[in-house]
Amino acid sequence: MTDLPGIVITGASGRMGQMLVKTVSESDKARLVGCVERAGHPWIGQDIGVAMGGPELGVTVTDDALVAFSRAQAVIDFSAPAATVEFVKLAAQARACHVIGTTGLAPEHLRHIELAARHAPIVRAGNMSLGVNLLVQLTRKVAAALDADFDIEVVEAHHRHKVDAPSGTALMLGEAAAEGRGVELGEVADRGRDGITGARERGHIGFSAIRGGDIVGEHDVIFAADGERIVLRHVATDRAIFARGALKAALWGQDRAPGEYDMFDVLGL
Ligand SMILES: NC(=O)C1=CN([C@@H]2O[C@H](COP(=O)(O)OP(=O)(O)OC[C@H]3O[C@@H](n4cnc5c(N)ncnc54)[C@H](O)[C@@H]3O)[C@@H](O)[C@H]2O)C=CC1
Ligand SMILES: O=C(O)C1=N[C@H](C(=O)O)C[C@H](O)C1
Repeated sequence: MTDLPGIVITGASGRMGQMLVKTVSESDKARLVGCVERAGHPWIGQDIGVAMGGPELGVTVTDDALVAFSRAQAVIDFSAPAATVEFVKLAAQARACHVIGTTGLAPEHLRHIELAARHAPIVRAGNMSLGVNLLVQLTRKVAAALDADFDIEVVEAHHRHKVDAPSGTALMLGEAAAEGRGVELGEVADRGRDGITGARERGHIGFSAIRGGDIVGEHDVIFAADGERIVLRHVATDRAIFARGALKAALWGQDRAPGEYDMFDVLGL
């Protein structure tokens, strides 16, 4: 058992953190060796299993990420952008694979990730589920097959606690649509329409975000033309799909050469 790859979960008390603790601790392919939370969090010093309201798992929640990472082959990180840029340096220092699910990363955050990837493998995706990664590929293909008579709109819905918009997945879908069309997303993205916006511009890609209740994550890519409409849709009903994808990425990435990878690499898509 002890030669199974060791995994550390950051943001362990979060919605995804707890799902990841469950997924990794129940896996027969990996073992949970660490759980990290922010300094001052009430779970620091407690056994993670007990803190989650279940049996002991033998892993104490810590705020010392470097010590935790140095015992691991991989770190799975679904936390927050400011935390992720700190973790990416520490994971590289520990030469552990860093699986990043955190979304809402700005260009300056991505720069830190790029630098760290010189020293350790990093797998990053705004969505780690198989279904969404397939949907991204389909979106690219459909966008390449259609011309700008089809207006592309990405609509996403998430729970009331989500802090970033558009979602990381919506941005992946928008990037794929732009790539299929042979345009730069930055030049055609319409984000956050409000007021007298003027008519829609031909060739633009629109984004809309719904926030409410406990919606796990829903994404539509709409190709709307005169007289017809194609809708590509993914509906997540269980966060386990993201955790399973992240664990797969950690197992895939642990022995890789330093560099930046994504879920297409992991899933062979
Ligand atoms: N790529 C994917 O497949 C998915 C990505 N996500 C993304 O994962 C992130 C987390 O989502 P949720 O779990 O819903 O959020 P959450 O708010 O429930 O959990 C975030 C956790 O990170 C912890 N944290 C924040 N700063 C920290 C620090 N400096 N050190 C250690 N821990 C720290 C918080 O205390 C919290 O427990 C978001 O960016 C979300 O968009 C969520 C689901 C799937
Ligand atoms: O915050 C979430 O919950 C999710 N975030 C990811 C995103 O921003 O796309 C993935 C999933 O949709 C859930």
